[in-house]
Amino acid sequence: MQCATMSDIDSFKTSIETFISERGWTPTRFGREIAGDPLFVFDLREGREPRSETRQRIARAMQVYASGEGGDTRPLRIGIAGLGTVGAALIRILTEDGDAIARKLGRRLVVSAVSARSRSRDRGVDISPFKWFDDPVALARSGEIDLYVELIGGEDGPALASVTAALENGCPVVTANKALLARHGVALAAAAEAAHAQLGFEAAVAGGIPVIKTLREGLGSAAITRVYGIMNGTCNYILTRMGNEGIGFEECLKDAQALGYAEADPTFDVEGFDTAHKLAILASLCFETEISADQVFVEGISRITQADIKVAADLGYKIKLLGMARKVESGIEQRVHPTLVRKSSAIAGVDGVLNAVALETNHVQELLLAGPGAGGEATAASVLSDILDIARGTQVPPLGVPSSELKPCERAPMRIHEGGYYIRLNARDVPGALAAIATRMGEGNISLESVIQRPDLRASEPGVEEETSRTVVLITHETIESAVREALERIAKDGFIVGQPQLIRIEEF
Ligand SMILES: NC(=O)C1=CN([C@@H]2O[C@H](COP(=O)(O)OP(=O)(O)OC[C@H]3O[C@@H](n4cnc5c(N)ncnc54)[C@H](O)[C@@H]3O)[C@@H](O)[C@H]2O)C=CC1
Ligand SMILES: N[C@@H](CC=O)C(=O)O
Repeated sequence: MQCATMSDIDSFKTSIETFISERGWTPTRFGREIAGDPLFVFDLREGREPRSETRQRIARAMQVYASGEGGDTRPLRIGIAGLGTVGAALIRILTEDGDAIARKLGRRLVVSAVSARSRSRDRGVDISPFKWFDDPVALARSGEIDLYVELIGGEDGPALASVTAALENGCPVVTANKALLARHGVALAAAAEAAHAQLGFEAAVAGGIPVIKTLREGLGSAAITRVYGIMNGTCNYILTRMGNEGIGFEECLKDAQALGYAEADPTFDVEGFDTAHKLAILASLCFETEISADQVFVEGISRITQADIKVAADLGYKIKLLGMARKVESGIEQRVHPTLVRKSSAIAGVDGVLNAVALETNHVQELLLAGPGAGGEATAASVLSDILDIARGTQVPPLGVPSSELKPCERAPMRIHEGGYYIRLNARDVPGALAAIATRMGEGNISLESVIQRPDLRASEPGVEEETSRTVVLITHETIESAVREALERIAKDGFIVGQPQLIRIEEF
């Protein structure tokens, strides 16, 4: 450990006295705006020696203030609503990293008020120093904070009311709430612009991956041609464990919930809506269009069985829930569905709770960002990155361009989508069944890359007791979605199959 010499402390004191007298400040003002503690100068005069990191931070804050480069140096008072997985992790990080953050930033981040449903619940963090609000709207409107952080969740209700109240009050907002943004993002961006208040939502898409900042600020004028990726940690965790360990869907989901990955209502995760919310936000930033989550074609992973995962693996594929958006002639194609990807592709290597977002652009070709997509700490780290930007005074339109410039999002119909398909059917074990299936495919001009027959794979699924059929898996060459759907309808009418066919799209990356 290095000890401070008298001359270190003396020169530190002298620099503070000079700073104060040059500006005609009081010691209290210096304490409040530069040191983050109104009594700092008095304590120093009484001989309380600050630690070397504290001296470095204050010296940096004086330098930043004097140069005018950092604008405000007063402590930033933060109000946090929602103290669950993400809120509690944020308080932990702000407490543990407070000095390091202040040194980087030249000002302190101070949690001054909080709101949640229960005041007494044990969250592993001490919330007693913070002012308590039962009502997040009252906290957002209080005028006692410089930044409102919404970590409640839900597309309407207290999340929407409190974020709206904060922005109306000119108070900047940070939120991790993709459901809220997918539905009200354009209106909230407009409200933020009108109030000259920032709206940060880095944590809303792909947890700890800085994809919003990359799109909004990092890529400059590059035009994005396609965005795709794994955007839900819960689904990726479930599919990975089902594949690696042969565990059932329900058990994997329970573990994802226990780890804090899943939404309060996990249907949002497993039915693909959470990915659709995130994709719609990304598509808006990529293509300068309004956020249109209800234009996204959505299929979740709840119908994916061990049989699909095993057959796909035998054929050299993994199943991933992907979100994909691109501009096509008829509008913006936005789709979320389970997808077969080659085991050798980069996206197939993204396992567990990891997410990955690929951006295809005209200038930098393809960029692949990967990292933890869910969980308290990773998400809170993204919330913190927005807080730091706001504390530095960074000004950007929330959706990359002023909200008045966003164009309507025209939906490209899924029936004209072209690609390869994995089709799993349970064909009756009778002569002519396979030939009838092949005929219907031929009639639809669907060319088959491979046909595999297995004993009834459903026999291993819960609820299927007797072996009544044989499993047939067809892999098609590139074909049009409407042709595949029509062929499947005809096959069902022919009466040669039992149960619902399984259809999974294939993507080559
Ligand atoms: N958990 C994760 O990995 C990630 C979560 N998010 C988003 O972050 C937000 C928070 O997620 P979690 O922390 O996981 O949720 P959570 O369910 O663990 O916590 C929600 C918190 O909100 C509080 N709350 C609920 N209703 C309230 C009300 N009326 N007034 C005040 N407080 C209220 C609850 O008491 C709880 O403290 C959600 O929007 C979620 O989608 C985003 C990325 C990752
Ligand atoms: N439930 C979400 C949380 C992060 O957005 C997920 O699993 O990805």
